[in-house]
Amino acid sequence: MATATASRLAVLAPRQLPSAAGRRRHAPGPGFAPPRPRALSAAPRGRVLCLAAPAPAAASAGQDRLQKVPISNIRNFCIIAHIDHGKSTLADKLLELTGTVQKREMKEQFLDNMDLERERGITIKLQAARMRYVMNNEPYCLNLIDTPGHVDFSYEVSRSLAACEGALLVVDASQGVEAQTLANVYLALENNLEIIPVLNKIDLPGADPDRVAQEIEEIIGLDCSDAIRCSAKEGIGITEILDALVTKIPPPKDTSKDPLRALIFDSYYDPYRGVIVYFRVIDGTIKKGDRICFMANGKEYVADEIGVLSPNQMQVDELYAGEVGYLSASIRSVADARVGDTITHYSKKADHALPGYSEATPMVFCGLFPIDADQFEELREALEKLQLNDAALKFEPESSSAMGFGFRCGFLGLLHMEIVQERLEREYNLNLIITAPSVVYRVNCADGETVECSNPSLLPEPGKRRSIEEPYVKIEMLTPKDYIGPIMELSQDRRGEFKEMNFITESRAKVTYELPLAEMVGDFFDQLKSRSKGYASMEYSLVGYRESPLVKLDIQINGDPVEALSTIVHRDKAYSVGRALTQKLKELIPRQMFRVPIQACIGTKVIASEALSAIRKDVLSKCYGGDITRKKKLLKKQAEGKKRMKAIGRVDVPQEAFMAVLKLEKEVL
Ligand SMILES: Nc1nc2c(ncn2[C@@H]2O[C@H](COP(=O)(O)OP(=O)(O)OP(=O)(O)O)[C@@H](O)[C@H]2O)c(=O)[nH]1
Repeated sequence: MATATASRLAVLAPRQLPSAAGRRRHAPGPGFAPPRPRALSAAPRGRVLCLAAPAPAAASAGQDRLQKVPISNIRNFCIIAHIDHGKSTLADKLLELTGTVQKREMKEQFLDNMDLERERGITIKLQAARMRYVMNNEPYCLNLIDTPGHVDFSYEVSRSLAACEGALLVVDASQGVEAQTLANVYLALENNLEIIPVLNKIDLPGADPDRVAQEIEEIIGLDCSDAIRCSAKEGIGITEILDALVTKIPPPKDTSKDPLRALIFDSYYDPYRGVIVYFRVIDGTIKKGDRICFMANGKEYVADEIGVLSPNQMQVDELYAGEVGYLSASIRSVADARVGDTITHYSKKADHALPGYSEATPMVFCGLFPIDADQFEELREALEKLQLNDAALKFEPESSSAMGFGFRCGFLGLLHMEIVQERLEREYNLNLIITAPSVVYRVNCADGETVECSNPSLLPEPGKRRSIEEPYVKIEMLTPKDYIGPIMELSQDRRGEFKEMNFITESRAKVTYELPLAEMVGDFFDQLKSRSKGYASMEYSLVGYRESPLVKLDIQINGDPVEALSTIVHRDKAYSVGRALTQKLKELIPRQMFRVPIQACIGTKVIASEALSAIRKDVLSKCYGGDITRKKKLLKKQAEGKKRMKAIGRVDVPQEAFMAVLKLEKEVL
């Protein structure tokens, strides 16, 4: 049985990154006709699961899973792992082996059912599945709650962990413990979960499960003497995992007599039914038709439909303490049923909400502008639709002389940003210009006021501000010892403050730095990977705001300021960034018929300057030989034409130029 040393817990402060995933989910995959409910028989109160008859099509597969199971036979668990260590593949195999999803219905990575996720091979949202497993002739109900695998969504991970009693800790037996393994395992320990170590990918020639088991014992302090060796891909060790879930994870406590408290661990917007809320009943009982209330925002609804996830939705009459299910109550936006919130009864409210709720706070902002100005309204509609399903997405209109009308949007992190952008372009057919992402600065103004600024072009004038604070993150990097040097160099270059370094094994170290979030937004992760030949991994959490000597760097193209290219940089880096940025823009902006100066300025002072030379037509080509005065006249006419063009000419700045600020980091450093 897994145990943890108390000292390990102290190593990581509770995650402060207030992140929550946008719930983006498609309707249940093909092969899953929505279940038609029939007469639902109420289960006796107390220690049993409810009963329901599913639609005939789903009946054979579903009925078993809806059978009565005493609470002592329920196990709620999740899978935690570093990215790519095989969490989704293992989840698929568990679903397959328990007959929850028939093999013919099985698409690879069933739980990752969003196209984008499938393409990128990453999990960005949660989903749950109820499985039936018979061990020693005793039927068990295993509720798997899937967790997202990216740091942007760590708040969601923590909420899904809070809905479980145990976790499978999946570690790639060829790679060993990575930064995210650690971060997730500490989150699980904070939630008092029973942890079952699983060494995956033993089929790989490079797998060394013994070494990795030892590594887990040394680094995390988990007893790995009976760690399960498995290959999710080949289906090896899956039965052992199912047995361990039953024998090692404790059943939920029977508190069905208490006032209702159910923890929301996911929600998504269904255009026909409104928001579907996924929850775990912690205390009490919830019935179809109950008047419920969300404790964080006090809003009340009637639960029109409740059910279980198998993994398609199947209606039931009642859900008891310990169970996992869904409800729909004509809720209009996921923002009203936020992950982490507590559901209670309107007439018999619980005294306290469940702990751990936090609002989604966007960390990264960028401007989104339609290339075609006519698409502005379409962009607004698309953002509104996405927001229905993504409580963390924030946006407000923004206009700029260079870019026209668009929106300033806030995201949890870079992955969240990329996903939203990609969905806008793919699903809504919008052509967008996206400005470089910025973090949220806090400006202490001379008049004593503090304003938050997520748009560099809106930074108060130097005379009006006393100081600027920027968000800092603690970043923990795990790396083989050979790459410690390059990684420290990278962190130092990004204004990192060294905190500590521990050798977690003989050959691997954990290096901790604190650095400005703005230095991490951009290519930090890519750089970390390239400098460590792909071996290092990282994890970060917000540590708060700190004052820094920052200045606003403006860009003028052809004498016009382009607000969307303004950035906030550290004073010491301003000159090198300005120089590199003007050079980069010179490469990226196409030459015009007239000369275009590109300048970087701080206030009114120009600190770097480049110029695009004009495309010149050889107006003298036809004057073969000929009179000098005629040639002069032609050249003069050409010069006048160019002057006029320059005055009225508009320089179209291509999309790459707006991302130039990010790309030039490497050249500046
Ligand atoms: N050889 C081998 N490959 C595996 C095994 N399990 C998973 N993989 C492969 O590892 C890759 C990552 O697996 P996923 O299941 O997507 O990993 P994940 O942890 O869910 O990743 P995220 O969703 O990004 O968190 C895929 O290419 C899988 O096919 C295994 O047991 N053996």
